[in-house]
Amino acid sequence: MSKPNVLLIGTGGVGTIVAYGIDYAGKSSLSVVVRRDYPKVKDQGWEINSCNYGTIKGWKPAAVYESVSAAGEAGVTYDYVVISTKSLPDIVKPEVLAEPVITPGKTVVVLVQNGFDLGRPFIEKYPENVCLSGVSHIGSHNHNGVISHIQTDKAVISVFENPHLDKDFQVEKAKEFISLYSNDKNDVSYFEDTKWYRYRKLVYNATLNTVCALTGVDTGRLDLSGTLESVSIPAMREVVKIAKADGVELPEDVINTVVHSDDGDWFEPSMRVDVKKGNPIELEVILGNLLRVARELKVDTPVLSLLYELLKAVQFRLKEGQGLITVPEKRPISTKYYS
Ligand SMILES: NC(=O)C1=CN([C@@H]2O[C@H](COP(=O)(O)OP(=O)(O)OC[C@H]3O[C@@H](n4cnc5c(N)ncnc54)[C@H](OP(=O)(O)O)[C@@H]3O)[C@@H](O)[C@H]2O)C=CC1
Ligand SMILES: CC(C)(CO)C(=O)C(=O)O
Repeated sequence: MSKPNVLLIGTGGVGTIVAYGIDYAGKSSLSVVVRRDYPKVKDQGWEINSCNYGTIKGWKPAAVYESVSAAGEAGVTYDYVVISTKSLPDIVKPEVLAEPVITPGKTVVVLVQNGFDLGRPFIEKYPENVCLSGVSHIGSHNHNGVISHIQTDKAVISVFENPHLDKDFQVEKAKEFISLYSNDKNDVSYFEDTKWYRYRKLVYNATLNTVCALTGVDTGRLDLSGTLESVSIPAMREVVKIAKADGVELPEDVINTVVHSDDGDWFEPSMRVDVKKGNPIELEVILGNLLRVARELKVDTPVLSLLYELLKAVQFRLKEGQGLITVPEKRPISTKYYS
């Protein structure tokens, strides 16, 4: 029997380790889309320093494409498309990016990305396809084509429930994907309640990624400076409150567990790394979507809202730095009246 075709888009810190894990498991035929690092990877493969897999030099899967459209033109029907780019719908909508490689009614999409409510736009655009949620607890970054993987590859897979499809079929696809990705070095599991798990993850991402991105420190220094306690922890309480209003009860000790999850590491969350590299941040999927729900449910979020507004200015600067926004040479005069 032929192996299922898996295509992974977004070979950064997370995607490269996910791709390596899938290739190492050896149960699928793996292709990847590599953007900036394509010339290097095509010739020499990756250099990976991994807490799970050791030091690897020169690894690459059988098929490496320089764009999603090139992968779409390769004449392959993909059974699974794993998306592990940053989720930046304010720049490129992931569901549009993946269009050339999605076969309606066939391809299962797996979103290994942080954020909230990521499945909805995919199910709207691809109502006949299964869409899976992949929450990764890895710590892994790409520095000039070298992958530094320092926290074990633990991933939790669940279903972004598609009301047009049979639930059991969607769960079956989630379990099949887990079997393609699991190996003796990583920890990949199934979790039933997607919304619960995404809220649980936001307790970290909405409060530590954001504050580290704004302040320029890692989570250890955030703790030592006192800002963890004065800003991030009140923000965590707001996430717990929004979840509760949305019918999701997080465990009593969730804040304590999240705070201690990096104990012993001077850990830089991915949004902090993005700012350092001058890359746009996942502001809309991590805070924007969450605050939209808070507004709908009339939950007061003074800390998260302030973080969002401050990060909007950071995002503006990052987009301008990448040429995604241009401002006129002469500052326009505003006639708005403030009191
Ligand atoms: N890093 C971490 O430790 C963790 C990250 N996450 C989440 O995982 C997801 C991935 O994060 P991370 O690996 O850090 O991200 P990176 O920024 O390291 O990597 C993203 C990759 O996607 C590629 N990419 C972006 N757009 C395209 C495109 N149009 N076509 C092809 N490739 C593209 C980028 O290419 P290029 O190099 O050209 O920009 C880059 O290689 C995010 O949602 C993040 O929040 C979750 C847990 C931990
Ligand atoms: C906290 C972490 C590393 C996942 O465990 C993450 O989600 C991030 O850095 O964005």
